[in-house]
Amino acid sequence: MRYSVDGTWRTSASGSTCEALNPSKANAPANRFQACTTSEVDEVFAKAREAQRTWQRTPLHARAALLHRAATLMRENAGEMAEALVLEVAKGAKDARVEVERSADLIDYTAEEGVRLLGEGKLLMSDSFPGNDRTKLCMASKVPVGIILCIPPFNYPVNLCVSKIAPALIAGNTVVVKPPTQGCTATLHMIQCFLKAGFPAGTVQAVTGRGGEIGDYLTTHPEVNAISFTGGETGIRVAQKAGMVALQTELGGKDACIVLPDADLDLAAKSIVKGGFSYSGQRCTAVKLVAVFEEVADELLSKVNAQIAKMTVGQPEDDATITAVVSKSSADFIQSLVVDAESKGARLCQEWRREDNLIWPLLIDNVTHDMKICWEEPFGPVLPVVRVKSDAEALELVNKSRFGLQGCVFTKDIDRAIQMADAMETGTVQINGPPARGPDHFPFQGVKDSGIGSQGITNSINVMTKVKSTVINLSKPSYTVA
Ligand SMILES: NC(=O)C1=CN([C@@H]2O[C@H](COP(=O)(O)OP(=O)(O)OC[C@H]3O[C@@H](n4cnc5c(N)ncnc54)[C@H](OP(=O)(O)O)[C@@H]3O)[C@@H](O)[C@H]2O)C=CC1
Ligand SMILES: O=C(O)[C@H](O)COP(=O)(O)O
Repeated sequence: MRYSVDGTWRTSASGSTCEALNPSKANAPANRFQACTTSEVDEVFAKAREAQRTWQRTPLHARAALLHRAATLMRENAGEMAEALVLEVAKGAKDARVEVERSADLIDYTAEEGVRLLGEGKLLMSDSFPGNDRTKLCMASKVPVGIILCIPPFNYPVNLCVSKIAPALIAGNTVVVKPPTQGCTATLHMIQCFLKAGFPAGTVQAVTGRGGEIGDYLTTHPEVNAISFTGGETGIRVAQKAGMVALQTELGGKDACIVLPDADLDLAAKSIVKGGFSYSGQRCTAVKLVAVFEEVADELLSKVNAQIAKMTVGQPEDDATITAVVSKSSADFIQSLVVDAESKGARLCQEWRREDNLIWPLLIDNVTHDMKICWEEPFGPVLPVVRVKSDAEALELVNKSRFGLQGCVFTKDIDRAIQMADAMETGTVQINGPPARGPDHFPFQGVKDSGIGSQGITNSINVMTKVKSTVINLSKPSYTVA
């Protein structure tokens, strides 16, 4: 497939390509993409800069109209994007379609939010600050930051791309997208919807190539004004190298589910299963640790195990609950965590089973702090359980993690829930529900190694703008009168 520059699709002069594999067909070749050269990257940024000068002068309502048109085209072309998600990231067929439809909704909402949020500024008067009379009127407005480099991960290559580019575009920025290699085809189909919608040449472009090869060149490029990145450890290195640009990073998580003795165990079990095993655990917001009070642990685990027994394991085309994880290296890593835990005394509630990248769902009981799986995110369908005796012990487990994305607590005692939520060092706490980023307009953020800045539609628009003040200096004080 070709890369997108200046409103057209082009083959790279490099003569090289990179390849996405099919995770659910023993990593057989799936699709090939251009390995863009550094001079092609330079050209893309030059076009983005040129386009941005005009785009920022395009009326806000016109920018919004184009976004709505792109959303409509996304819905009309959902099939091809969904098929590509099934092929390259083994997402279940129904979930793949939901990802595209959710993305179209996100674009529409962003257009609506943008016209309100960016259509207003703030007027400040100088006489509210000591020593001043009313001789200065400050008009503060939101202006675009310029060119936003958008780097989404494999697991939501469409949704986590539009969640970056729609806020960027409504705010008058241009975007350069670096799609993930696995999931690249769906991202490029999505870009095509924006081009077909009529976004001017240079406003939306995509350069392709392995992140390990062109990533550093992109993230340290002098034309970049902001980076919106979602992914894993790579994001920490991106932040270290990026320099004086605005940063929005959403990285890994180790979301814990704390189950207190008075919890509704049916609800907790259902949420653990949904939170831990949807998309085979490959969500940043997946439940990645259960901390359950000793006295209800057996009952909770038997409910969870009963649901695991009913899960289907197989092909994404058949909408199996559990499908292959994204790569062989990911499956190997998951296996290494299980082996380490078992060798240190953890109890596997199901038999360990793996075929290529396909790993059968597994609950691991009696996990202790010396096991890697207690701290690492498997990003797969294996879920560790730690039995705890007190709120303090559960909180220690959550707060010792280097991650701080989300967490959840199950209890009928709202006072205790709030005490726990306030004490958890995470960007979001869910009370009586599994961790989740959506609905997409909710603020979404991590602390510690889980990220910098906040997402969610409104917050992303704010990250992708800067404040401009224009001050009118009067020759004599003037006061508004009734
Ligand atoms: N907090 C959140 O919202 C989310 C977090 N995640 C986290 O992401 C991880 C899994 O996603 P995964 O895609 O494997 O994450 P990676 O960090 O490996 O990759 C994310 C993106 O970065 C690109 N990339 C790779 N190297 C570089 C580089 N040097 N410079 C710039 N970009 C680069 C990748 O391209 P390429 O594919 O070509 O290597 C991909 O597009 C998990 O740890 C998960 O927790 C995932 C989703 C959401
Ligand atoms: O990248 C992820 O893993 C997503 O942010 C998860 O989104 P969701 O919690 O809404 O499924």
